[in-house]
Amino acid sequence: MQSTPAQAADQPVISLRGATASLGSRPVLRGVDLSVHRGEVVALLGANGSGKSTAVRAVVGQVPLTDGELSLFGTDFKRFRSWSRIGYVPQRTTAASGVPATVREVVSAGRLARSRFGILRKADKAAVERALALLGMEEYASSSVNALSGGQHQRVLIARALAVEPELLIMDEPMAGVDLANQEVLANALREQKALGTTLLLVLHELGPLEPLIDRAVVLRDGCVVHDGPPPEAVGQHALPGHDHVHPHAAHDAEPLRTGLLS
Ligand SMILES: Nc1ncnc2c1ncn2[C@@H]1O[C@H](COP(=O)(O)OP(=O)(O)OP(=O)(O)O)[C@@H](O)[C@H]1O
Repeated sequence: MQSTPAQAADQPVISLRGATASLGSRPVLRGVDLSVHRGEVVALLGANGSGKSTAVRAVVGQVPLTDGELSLFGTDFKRFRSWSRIGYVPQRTTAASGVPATVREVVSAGRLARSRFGILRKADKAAVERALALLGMEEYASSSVNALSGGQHQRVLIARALAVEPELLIMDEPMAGVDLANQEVLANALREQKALGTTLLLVLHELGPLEPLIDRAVVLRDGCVVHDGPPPEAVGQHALPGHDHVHPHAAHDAEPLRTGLLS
């Protein structure tokens, strides 16, 4: 049944119920429940291969569910069409396509999805400049994306998603390949998004500078949710629970640090 606009406003922005999905012949999601409510910042955590990327790819329709239910903004996935309400930054891709384009052009391309008739008006251009500034990319705005470092690419892709001014922003490991100083820049950008009421679903390996922003953590293990609640404590700068983690300076025979939930 279709919700009325008032009912839809009360419903989770993301509601995934009993979701199962396979990649090849491998079952990767095995009954995942994940709800994200309006204005929440949710971290999706788990060891390598636990199914985090697959879960967010299922949410944006890139991986079909074999069972279970998905609704977005209170609308069943099959009827959902309002993709401009959602920004998605996939894991480790590049902003370069081989086609010469400047940073500003790539960020503007994100905004086109929201503009009328593919024409960028004053408000669209302002959103592009704001996103560039938020990610500290103004000085690169006229540079070719083919000449950027990996971390700079990542910031361009995030700026492109922010330029859309989405109500829901989904990011798969946004901090990957971003140096510490720019992690702070990114954390500030996301803090601003949160203050504006944007709903955020972030796949993370460690909370790092994003820790103060996180309202709730959902932890996956082998395609199942094993924790849904406050972020596990004392995860600090280390990988989260269960992420086997050996320090480079640890003794040879040291046991990997296992902090419980995910191991
Ligand atoms: N194209 C594919 N075909 C078959 N199996 C795949 C494919 N892509 C991923 N997998 C497997 O699915 C499982 C879940 O992968 P996924 O990328 O969702 O995990 P993740 O939790 O995001 O891991 P990471 O932290 O390493 O990014 C892994 O075991 C992975 O090997």
